[in-house]
Amino acid sequence: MDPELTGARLLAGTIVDPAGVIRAKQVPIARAAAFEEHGMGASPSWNVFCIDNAVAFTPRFGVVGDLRLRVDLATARSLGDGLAWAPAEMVTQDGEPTAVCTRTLLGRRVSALAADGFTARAGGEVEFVLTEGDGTPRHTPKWNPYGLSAVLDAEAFLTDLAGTAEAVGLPVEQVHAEYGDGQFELSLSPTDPVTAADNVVLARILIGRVARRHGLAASFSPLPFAGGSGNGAHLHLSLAWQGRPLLSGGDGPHGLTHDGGAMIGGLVAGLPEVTGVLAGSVLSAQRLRPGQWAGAFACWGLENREAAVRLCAATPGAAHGASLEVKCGDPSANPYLAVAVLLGLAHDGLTREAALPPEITADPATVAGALRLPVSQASALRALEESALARRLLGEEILEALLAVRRHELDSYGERDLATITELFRFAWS
Ligand SMILES: NC(=O)CC[C@H](N)C(=O)O
Repeated sequence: MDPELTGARLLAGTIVDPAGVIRAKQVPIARAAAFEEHGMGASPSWNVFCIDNAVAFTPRFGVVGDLRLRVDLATARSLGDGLAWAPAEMVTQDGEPTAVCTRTLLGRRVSALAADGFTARAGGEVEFVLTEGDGTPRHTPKWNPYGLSAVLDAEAFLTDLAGTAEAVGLPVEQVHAEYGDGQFELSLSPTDPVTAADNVVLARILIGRVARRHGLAASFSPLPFAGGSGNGAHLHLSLAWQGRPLLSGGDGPHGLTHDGGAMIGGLVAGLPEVTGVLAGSVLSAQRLRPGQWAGAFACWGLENREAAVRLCAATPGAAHGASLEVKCGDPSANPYLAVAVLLGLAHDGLTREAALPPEITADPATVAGALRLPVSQASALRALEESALARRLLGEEILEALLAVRRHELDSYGERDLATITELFRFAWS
């Protein structure tokens, strides 16, 4: 038995589905080796489960057929109290990779970058709103953003979370109180892209687990309460070519290299086409608005918190120097897909030597001609469906599943009032 699994009794192997929901199969720990060797069965319809538990069947994803969820025990770890966790991949019954597995897709993107000499690093920011266990707002009379009072109010939860993260090896860089009542953000250290997405999943599991232990609940909805603050899922990205950072040490603006400019050019040009991947849920457009630090404009700028792409100066010890914070995504996105499409856009910019777009040095809402990302779920999905680039980056299978589940949300709930849908889906991604 792997020493990491000592004391564990049940092993959960997780995937994230195209709707952004973490799904799992569990085995008693004695069957961990079988979970790795043969995997556990899962219907192809796992890819078209919707946030309201409907199934958006498509020609490819129906009731017939079987896939296997397979874990890599080298990544498994005990979470304490008898539960262990490992990220899973979806393979065929013969153990071959599948085009619908989002973790596999991300691994392939990392390999494609490596084949051109690039290494990537990524790190997620995880925002959530803490509620009472029954989902009602917490009584937090003294809430203020970055306020210590908010931290003291949730101190037992936060210290328990920090201890659990440390014990489990989740690299937390910092935690702070955010703008919304009950809202916190936890930022994760940069690492290789697949581990970065795994870490986002693990962070959500730990946050949910510690919250339950304290009689609370954590919402990862893009908009937990109508009129409240949205939850973002910002991602920090950096690339190096043959060990040399793209975003630092160059002779372009702010030390960007020529390739760093092309990376930004690829991202800024492509974001409108992949907003349906990064922020495509029925609640996402309600968060992705100006004035929310949500990155609602397709532009970039040094430390510009309203731009979808914020160039962040290097912090001491950062392996790749400066990084890009892509702000427009939210927690309804599958983190493997989110990282994969962003690296895909960066790679596309590098391949076609995209020009660095003009920098936006003010709030883009005040800049004439600044381009908003799609302002509705319908327009985000239309742009995604029409994008040849998105089709190439995601593949037909994932695109079909993603559009099916999001169109179900749009058709079933797109006309409903915000108070109703925020309540209905407050814990859909928890
Ligand atoms: N401090 C912040 O960056 C806030 C982010 C914001 N909550 C979002 O939805 O993206």
